Amino acid sequence: MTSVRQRVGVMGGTFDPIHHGHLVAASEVAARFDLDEVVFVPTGQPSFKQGQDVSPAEHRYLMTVIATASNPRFTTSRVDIDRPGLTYTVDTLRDLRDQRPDADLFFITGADAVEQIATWKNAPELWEMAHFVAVTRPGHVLSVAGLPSEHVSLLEIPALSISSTDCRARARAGDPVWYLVPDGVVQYIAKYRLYRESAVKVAS
Ligand SMILES: Nc1ncnc2c1ncn2[C@@H]1O[C@H](COP(=O)(O)OP(=O)(O)OP(=O)(O)O)[C@@H](O)[C@H]1O
Ligand SMILES: O=C(O)c1ccc[n+]([C@@H]2O[C@H](COP(=O)([O-])O)[C@@H](O)[C@H]2O)c1
Repeated sequence: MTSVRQRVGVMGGTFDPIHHGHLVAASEVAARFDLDEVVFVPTGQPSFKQGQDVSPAEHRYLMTVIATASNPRFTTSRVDIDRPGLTYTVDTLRDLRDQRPDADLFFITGADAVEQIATWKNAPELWEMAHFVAVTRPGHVLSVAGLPSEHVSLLEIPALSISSTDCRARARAGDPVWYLVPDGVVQYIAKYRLYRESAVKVAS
């Protein structure tokens, strides 16, 4: 009997916090590419955000679990936050491939991230490990010039002008983040006073 290969999306991000832009991107790619599952993978220590003040991984992981819980096709993985050292996509894809040997992987990125891929660690190897889907994002030109066209697809998605940077600034200023992030994430941010001086620590 031949086994049917699963089609699995991989949505990597710092998710500090996860917002509706991330969720719409994953949902649109899942629909257009007929994906069985989308795995959200919060980064451990993001290599490109060194020196920036990133929230503890457990907070980012738990917000991602809350945001994805209601969608039966969405899951959240700890592979990046449980791996010591800086996070690189080549390691993310290796770990997911080991966990799901019967899956074809589709790595989802926004327009801002995709133009950097050629600079990512082991970039030539990445093209063999997953198909890349680059989605539109307000404020960024979607350009895949210089990337191998057979390994990258472009997808226009509903424009949500939301960024984690803006959500953090709003929370810090006491402004609402309702409807920018899922309700449970609004409540999580308030409960742990995230993005404020007095943020509550969680055990890692
Ligand atoms: N509004 C959006 N529309 C489409 N893609 C998005 C959007 N926001 C983020 N993405 C994509 O989601 C992935 C993870 O993004 P990330 O967690 O860094 O969020 P961010 O909003 O860009 O954060 P920050 O503002 O802190 O840089 C990246 O590939 C990014 O391009
Ligand atoms: O592998 C790399 O060199 C690399 C460099 C920068 C970003 N990435 C990945 O790109 C995804 C989005 O990252 P970010 O920092 O925009 O949230 C996330 O999965 C990162 O691990 C990967």
